[in-house]
Amino acid sequence: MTDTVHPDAAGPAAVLIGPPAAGKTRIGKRVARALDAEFLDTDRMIVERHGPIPDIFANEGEATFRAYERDAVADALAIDGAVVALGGGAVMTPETAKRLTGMPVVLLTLSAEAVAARLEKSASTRPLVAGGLAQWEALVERRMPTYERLARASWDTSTFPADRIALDIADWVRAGAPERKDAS
Ligand SMILES: Nc1ncnc2c1ncn2[C@@H]1O[C@H](COP(=O)(O)OP(=O)(O)OP(=O)(O)O)[C@@H](O)[C@H]1O
Ligand SMILES: O=C(O)C1=C[C@@H](O)[C@@H](O)[C@H](O)C1
Ligand SMILES: [Mg+2]
Repeated sequence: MTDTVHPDAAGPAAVLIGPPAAGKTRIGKRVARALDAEFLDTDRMIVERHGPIPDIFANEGEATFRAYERDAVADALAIDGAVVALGGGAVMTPETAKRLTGMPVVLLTLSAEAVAARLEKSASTRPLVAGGLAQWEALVERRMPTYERLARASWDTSTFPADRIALDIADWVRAGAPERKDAS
C-alpha cells in the first residue's frame, strides 16, 4: 500500500452524505487527514462564496441556496483524490444525485436519541432543522431512501467516536471502496 490514494483513479477518494449533524464535516476532516488527502466541505465552500447559510436562506430563499450548493458540489466532486463532505440536503438535487453515481459514497447515520444533543449545540447554523428533533426526523424519513440508494457503504455515528469511524472509512478507501451496506 502506498501513501497515495488511488493514484490512477479519477474523482474523489470518498464522498460523505447523510442527515444534518451525522458528523460528515467532523469525520470527513479526519478521513482526509488519515489519507493525507485534500478535504472539501460544500457548506464551507458556499459560505466562502456567498456568506452565512442562514442569511442565504433568509434573504435569497432555499432555491437559490440549492443552486449555490449544486455548483459547489460539482466543483468539489471534480477534485481527484479529495475527501468531500456534502451538506445534508445536497443529494436531493437531481443533478447532484446523478453525479454521485459510481462514486465512493459513504452514508453516515445517527439515531434520533443521538441527534438531540448535537442539534442543541448548533441549531442556529441549520435553518432547516431549527424546529428541532421532530423536524429533523421528518426530513430524514423523506431523504433516507435517496441516501441509501446512493451510498456504497454506511456507518452509524450514534455511539462510536468520530476518530474510530474515520479510521475505518480510511481503511475502506484504501481497500478500494467495496460495497458495504451493513452499518456498524
Ligand atoms: N461520532 C461522533 N460522536 C459524537 N459526536 C459527534 C460525532 N460525530 C460528530 N459529532 C458532533 O456532532 C455535531 C455535528 O457534527 P458535524 O457538524 O460534523 O455534522 P454534519 O453531518 O457535517 O452536519 P451538517 O449536515 O449540518 O453539515 C458536532 O457537534 C460534532 O462534534
Ligand atoms: O439538511 C439540509 O438541507 C441542510 C444541511 C446543511 O448541511 C446545510 O447544507 C443547510 O443548512 C441545509
Ligand atoms: Mg457539515
